[in-house]
Amino acid sequence: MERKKMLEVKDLDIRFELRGKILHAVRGISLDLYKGEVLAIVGESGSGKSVFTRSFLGLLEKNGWVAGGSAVYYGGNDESGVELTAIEREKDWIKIRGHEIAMIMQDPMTSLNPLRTIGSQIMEAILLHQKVGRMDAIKKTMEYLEDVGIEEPEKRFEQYPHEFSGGMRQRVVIAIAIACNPRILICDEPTTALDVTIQAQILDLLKELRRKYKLSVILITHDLGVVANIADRVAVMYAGDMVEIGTCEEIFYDPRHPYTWALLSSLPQAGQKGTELFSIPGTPPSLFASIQGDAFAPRNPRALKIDFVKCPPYFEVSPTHKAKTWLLDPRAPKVPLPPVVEKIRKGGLF
Ligand SMILES: Nc1ncnc2c1ncn2[C@@H]1O[C@H](COP(=O)(O)OP(=O)(O)OP(=O)(O)O)[C@@H](O)[C@H]1O
Repeated sequence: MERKKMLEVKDLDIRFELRGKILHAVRGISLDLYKGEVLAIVGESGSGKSVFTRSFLGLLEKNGWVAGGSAVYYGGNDESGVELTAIEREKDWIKIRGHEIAMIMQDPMTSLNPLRTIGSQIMEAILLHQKVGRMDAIKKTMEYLEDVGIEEPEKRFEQYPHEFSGGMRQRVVIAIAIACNPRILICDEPTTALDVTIQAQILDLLKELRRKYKLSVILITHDLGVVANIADRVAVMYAGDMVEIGTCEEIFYDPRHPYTWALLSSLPQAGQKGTELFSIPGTPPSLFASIQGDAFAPRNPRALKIDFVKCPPYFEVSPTHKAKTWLLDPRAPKVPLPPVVEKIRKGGLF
């Protein structure tokens, strides 16, 4: 069955002006999002994950702009799609933001009003985005609270954000996002501020809501470990570029880009007993300068000569899997897979 495309991004290029200099944050990324899937975007801090996705909501800061490419949203009533990069007026963004594409941030407090009860905040979203009256909105608020796993909704309705724990606040934020009735939910590091058991619960909740509301989810995280149980596909970003994309199985069991190997090797589960946790040596390149060759080459112990000279194209590994590395060129020397991949294949990591 043909999957419905919700978002089609082509060669997206995003820049910022900072003290008279240009920072090239997103360097020509193309990717599609399909109905009902969870697409994880992973990469170190600064790789451009947030900037890339915030551009779908018109939320780039004032010194940033889309310098090229396109992002077409196909989830709305208009079959021919909406070119998001062409939207200029705030009044047009309001039609998209929340209602078509909603976003959940890392810190729930930034999205909640501390002076209003959580019930009234969820209700406000319902009244704004759904054609229902007050009584129905109250009923629906209770349902959403139950949907996100908040017990005793009647009591919780009247409480303020400070009366909730961090995990419960994130559940409220998710309820508000769902109440806007979006087609796409972008979750930007939704569990980073939470402890590990709560993280797992929030991820389970997102999985459940994706099914119930037929949402397409973009999950942004710097932690590949988080995506193993929830993502259908994984895109790996490095220095403003997408270096590899594949199904979750392909990225974990058959990763091809040395940066993906490094990310996998730095998972806490990958550490051997008694050895230090592996951290990727070096730092990402400056995004102010133009990048020659493969941006990861200076940090890649297996880099080839050509990596420092010419940017690799994408090489297709399967119809769903491609990676931007010269190692996939038929002329490249065969390099052994890192031990972490062997370990994952033997079932020793998850
Ligand atoms: N308003 C801005 N002005 C200048 N540079 C910016 C601005 N916003 C983001 N950047 C830069 O764009 C690059 C990408 O940032 P982005 O926040 O998307 O990274 P990220 O991968 O989401 O990292 P993190 O996980 O830390 O949020 C970084 O180098 C960042 O410093």
